[in-house]
Amino acid sequence: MQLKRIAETKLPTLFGEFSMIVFEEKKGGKNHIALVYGNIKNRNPVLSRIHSECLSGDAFFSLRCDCGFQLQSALMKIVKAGSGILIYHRQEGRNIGLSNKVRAYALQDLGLDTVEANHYLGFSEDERDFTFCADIFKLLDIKKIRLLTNNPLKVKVLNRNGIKIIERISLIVGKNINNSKYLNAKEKKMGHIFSV
Ligand SMILES: Nc1nc2c(ncn2[C@@H]2O[C@H](COP(=O)(O)OP(=O)(O)OP(=O)(O)O)[C@@H](O)[C@H]2O)c(=O)[nH]1
Ligand SMILES: [Zn+2]
Repeated sequence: MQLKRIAETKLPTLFGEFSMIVFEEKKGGKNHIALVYGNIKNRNPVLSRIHSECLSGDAFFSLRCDCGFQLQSALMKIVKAGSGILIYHRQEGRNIGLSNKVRAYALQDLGLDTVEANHYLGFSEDERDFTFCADIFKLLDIKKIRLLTNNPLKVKVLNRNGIKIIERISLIVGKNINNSKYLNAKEKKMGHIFSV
């Protein structure tokens, strides 16, 4: 177990009242968050979303990606379902960090795609480690989930790490003229599924 549960509070939001639970990496001390809605113990498999941190999309309403739209949509779907979990996975920019993501954006403005830009900066296309998310589910005593995602890698890594994905549910929102090239590259090069 790479994480420990360290703090918890009620979090009323525009969409409903969640419990906000903070987890800390035992090595390095980085935080990840779970927003839990309703009674997750009574509902197995639990409707879940793993949202990777995206400051520009989550806080600044960026149209360069679909993150802000997905965050809002996932919270609304969880509330509508009556219970669920959103993990806020603090690995900004597919885990290259904010400054490098901004550099990658600048490279994309020069013609590289999102994968080429990561490679140009010396990173793999996706540096994220979803095993932290598997640990959060385990600490919440959840073993089976329905996962909102278009990314088959998340399904694979969680299944391999003891969390059974009973169903993958597409989360296709926020396509626009600014992110169409980015979303196309994710589909063609990273295997994301944009058909329901
Ligand atoms: N390195 C890099 N990271 C990006 C870029 N655009 C968005 N991100 C980051 O990508 C992460 C979101 O990943 P996505 O690929 O959109 O989606 P996903 O979480 O893999 O898959 P879904 O579950 O289908 O949303 C966030 O951490 C964003 O900060 C980019 O051009 N370069
Ligand atoms: Zn984003």
